Amino acid sequence: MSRPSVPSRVLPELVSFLETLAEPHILCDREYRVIAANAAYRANFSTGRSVVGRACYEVSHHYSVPCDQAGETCPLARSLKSGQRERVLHLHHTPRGEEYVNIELSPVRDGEGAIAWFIEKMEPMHVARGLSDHRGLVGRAPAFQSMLELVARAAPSDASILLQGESGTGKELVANAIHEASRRAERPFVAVDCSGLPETLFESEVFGHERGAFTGASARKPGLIEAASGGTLFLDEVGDIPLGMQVKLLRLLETGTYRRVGSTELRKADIRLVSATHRPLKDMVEQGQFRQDLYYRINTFPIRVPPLRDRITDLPMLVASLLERVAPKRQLSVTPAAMRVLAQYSFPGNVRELRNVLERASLMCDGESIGVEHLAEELSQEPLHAVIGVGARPLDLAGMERKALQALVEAHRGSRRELARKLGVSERTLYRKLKALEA
Ligand SMILES: Nc1ncnc2c1ncn2[C@@H]1O[C@H](COP(=O)(O)OP(=O)(O)OP(=O)(O)O)[C@@H](O)[C@H]1O
Repeated sequence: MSRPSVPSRVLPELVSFLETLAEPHILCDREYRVIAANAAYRANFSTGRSVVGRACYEVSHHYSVPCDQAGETCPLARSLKSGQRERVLHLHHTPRGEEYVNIELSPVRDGEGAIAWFIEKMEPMHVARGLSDHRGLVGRAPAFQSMLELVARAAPSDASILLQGESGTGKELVANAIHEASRRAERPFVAVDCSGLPETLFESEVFGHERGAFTGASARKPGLIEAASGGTLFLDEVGDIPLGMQVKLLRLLETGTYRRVGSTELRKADIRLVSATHRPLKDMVEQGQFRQDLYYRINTFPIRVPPLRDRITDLPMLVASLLERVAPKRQLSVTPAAMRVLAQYSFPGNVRELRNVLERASLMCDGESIGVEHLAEELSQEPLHAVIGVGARPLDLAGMERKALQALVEAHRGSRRELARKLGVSERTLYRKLKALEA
């Protein structure tokens, strides 16, 4: 393929300019070939073998074709089409394993105005991992990656973010990741649980109060806005904020100022707001339960946090990561059969429920291998093939039934009657089958 004509003297200057930059940068041509990599890139991403002359998709992804042909977004292809700078979040192979990397790709034009080269800036996103890790957000399913891309885009700005997602999906962890990836990362992250806080308490907690402002206010107390100064204020369950308080919050967001309870002094707030809710805020606005003006203020940048069932391919990685968190001193793992049971379960309580299930299983399990028998009974109300295992060594029909029944009985914690109902057989039939098991 022919390369557009570029004045040859541009290139060495461009390369030596990149060399001076503190962030990892590479220079590519239109055919995805790496022309140069700066010192910061070599220090962060080099695996020993030079990347110059190799294709970017081969270096970063170990692909044999460009990313867009491998089902991913390719910033280079996007930039060629749009003619402007493009940003994407990719999972890259690095000397530390696969890492999320923020890529900013800028086209460089030749004397005739045609795109000739691309400068790629790469910034590792440390708040999330595509591998099992004992802390932070883990995941690599498409739904998770799309969410993370929005996090990477919005985090550096001061825009108010609204996280919407079911309970236990990790909204607080995402809020924390936004803070960590922002320029406020060195300052505090302060979380407020707005559910169940009566109006007066909410006001004095968030805005602070003067001594004697109300009965029991024996000392002056700074509010959480002050505690979060320079950092991020996270309002969890924002849909639960009483209507009276919503006005005060709106005023704070509109003017950037507030007053402590019992004080006339106007104070300046320096916070970035991240809110979260599992409630349908838009419907609440229509029903008059949430102020529309406040809704627009807190929802400058909405991010949906996906439920676990929409990212079930992340299950093995989440299991490994959560086991490290719930039992750091043990080397726990889950048997393939138990993993199948988990994968069939719908997890209405999402990652938090998975964590609880694993914590309980770790207590039930004396060894290092968590089996079906260590899982709570409700998880086993699943199709029998999940318990028996598809592709397992051939069994006769009676043998399969025996095995499935055995697993269910061991995992079941309720009455025989409930178990019979679950299996769709009469209590007498179940009794007969259990007798046969004992035989
Ligand atoms: N992607 C993830 N990787 C690792 N752990 C996760 C992930 N998502 C959630 N968790 C874990 O799941 C639990 C619940 O997360 P979190 O409290 O952030 O959920 P939430 O959506 O804020 O819940 P709620 O709506 O009930 O407040 C935590 O223990 C958290 O560490």
